Amino acid sequence: MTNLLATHTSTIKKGYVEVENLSMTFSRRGEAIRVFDSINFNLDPGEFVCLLGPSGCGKSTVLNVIAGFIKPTSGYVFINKRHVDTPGSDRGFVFQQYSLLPWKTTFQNVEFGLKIRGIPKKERTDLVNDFLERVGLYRYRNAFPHQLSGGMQQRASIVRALVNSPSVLLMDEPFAALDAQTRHMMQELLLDVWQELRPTIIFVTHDIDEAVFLSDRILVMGTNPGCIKAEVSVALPRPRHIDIKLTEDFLSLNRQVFDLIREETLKNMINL
Ligand SMILES: Nc1ncnc2c1ncn2[C@@H]1O[C@H](COP(=O)(O)OP(=O)(O)OP(=O)(O)O)[C@@H](O)[C@H]1O
Repeated sequence: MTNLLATHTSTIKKGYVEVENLSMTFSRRGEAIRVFDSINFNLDPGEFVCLLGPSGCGKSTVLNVIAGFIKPTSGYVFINKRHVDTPGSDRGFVFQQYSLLPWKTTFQNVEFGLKIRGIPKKERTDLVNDFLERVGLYRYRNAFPHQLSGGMQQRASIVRALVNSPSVLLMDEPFAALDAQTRHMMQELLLDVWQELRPTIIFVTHDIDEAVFLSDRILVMGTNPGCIKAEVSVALPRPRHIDIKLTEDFLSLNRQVFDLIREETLKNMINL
């Protein structure tokens, strides 16, 4: 790690996340739809937690509430003991859709938040270049998003969020649109960067294999209404390399989570 990134790392205040009694009801064509009810969980500073569950159980909605994009029907979110009810620079967000600004270069996209916060030009240039180098995008700093592959665009989206030193990084199926090979590479890259900077991460995914590979803990969600059905600790050693996916411990955790999800998915299909 370069000195600049090391200094930057030491300034990141890792987020302690508390989610208390969160419930959400949407109105659809005059009918009240209870999406989830009484969701409670905490994340320790620097922890990597995956939110996993069948389609429609409310994973993205929970993440959007933590981001402050929407307000829950009831319940609270606290980050480092501060109540969250609007978006804030203490949280970074990475979406499934590549959300880079198409008219800005890679460099300009990553620089954007720093510029808005009034970070001096020299400081932000050095920082952005360091981050781009770290994820192999320095050569592409002057390219526009349409000139980058999906994996490159997601790398740029991740560093764009991290460069602003968020306490919590919220990731909503960020690798779902990538091919399997690129997805594996991105998972390893994310773990490398997380290991260096250690922001708290909440990562939404459908993919059991991805959740077991990445996280310290998996919160398995149930449906109708959404709830936290089970919590699975992932005590696999770190740093993790893709080969860990072939170990007995990995496969047994995978199976445990698979059984939990299968039950919920079947329940969900019957209720459709
Ligand atoms: N703004 C909204 N208005 C009405 N209903 C909504 C709104 N946002 C989400 N929903 C509904 O809430 C439910 C949960 O949606 P959400 O996207 O959070 O689920 P999810 O678990 O992330 O699903 P997926 O894995 O398919 O992305 C869905 O039935 C969805 O249609």
